[in-house]
Amino acid sequence: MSLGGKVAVVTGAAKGIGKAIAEIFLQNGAKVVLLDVDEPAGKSLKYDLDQQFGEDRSLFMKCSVESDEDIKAALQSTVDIFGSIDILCNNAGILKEDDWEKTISINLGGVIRMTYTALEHMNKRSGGQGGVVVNTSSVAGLDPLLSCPAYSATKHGVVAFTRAMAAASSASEYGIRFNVICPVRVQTDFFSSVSQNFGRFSHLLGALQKSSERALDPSEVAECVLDLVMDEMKNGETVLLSQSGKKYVTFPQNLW
Ligand SMILES: NC(=O)C1=CN([C@@H]2O[C@H](COP(=O)(O)OP(=O)(O)OC[C@H]3O[C@@H](n4cnc5c(N)ncnc54)[C@H](O)[C@@H]3O)[C@@H](O)[C@H]2O)C=CC1
Ligand SMILES: CC/C=C\CC(=O)/C=C/C=C\C=C\C=C\[C@@H](O)[C@@H](O)C/C=C\CCC(=O)O
Repeated sequence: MSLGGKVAVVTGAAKGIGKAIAEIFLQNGAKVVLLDVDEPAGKSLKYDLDQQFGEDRSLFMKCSVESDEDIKAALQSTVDIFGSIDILCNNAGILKEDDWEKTISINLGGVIRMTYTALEHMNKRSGGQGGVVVNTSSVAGLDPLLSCPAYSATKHGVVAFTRAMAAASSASEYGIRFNVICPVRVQTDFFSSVSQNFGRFSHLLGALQKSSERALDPSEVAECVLDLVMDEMKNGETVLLSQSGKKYVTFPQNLW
């Protein structure tokens, strides 16, 4: 898929990995809709992107992935202004073990809410043009981290939801591909403050292995997302992204 003229929606786009995804899409010719709850950071990013790429290439809208109302309004505005939704990156996420219900609501509920509403615009069976969805899970979505059980559960959920949607889309001819990336630690504000967010498991802070390995740069995650968007053969893929590169994860088949 060439990105020229395509329209991408990115959640949690104001900073960190979402910002890097937005930038790489713009560099490759797409129009990008930046969605985030952090309005000052989102507006500031939009200003910077306007200087680099021009005002007509991006939009910022304040949108919480916890709110059906916000999501419906943001996606309708996207279609009204840019004409379509071709790419969706469900990237927004938090880690707050003390507020596990909010962690579930954003990390897993947000992915499901956004996807189902975006499908109303993208699904070929309801008049859309198809496209591709890439979700941000984590290595914790494949191998649970002992210091954050609720976060790990949400990220396992994102992997399962993506794989099931990929299969459902193929079987139902939605014309939409679904893939998921699972990065190890990435150098963002999220990771810098993560040690304060383990709640009742904060005593396990030092128990994780491989702490000496470098954190990834957000741009490395964005490059992986770009590959999954552009390669039309990729559907239902789960990609583990670590310091040694990317690895396509395989799962047991035919268990039921
Ligand atoms: N940084 C890391 O080490 C890793 C992060 N991840 C995942 O990558 C994703 C992005 O993380 P980072 O860029 O590191 O975090 P970040 O904290 O730098 O950026 C996350 C963005 O999401 C936004 N956000 C939070 N709640 C929201 C909501 N309800 N609706 C819309 N936007 C909301 C924030 O305002 C922020 O701009 C998350 O899903 C995270 O779980 C996965 C693996 C490693
Ligand atoms: C613990 C991170 C939780 C979630 C982020 C995520 O989705 C994936 C993280 C992947 C790897 C985590 C590695 C953890 C390494 C250990 O060093 C921890 O003890 C780090 C804890 C806080 C780090 C603060 C910092 O490095 O600045």
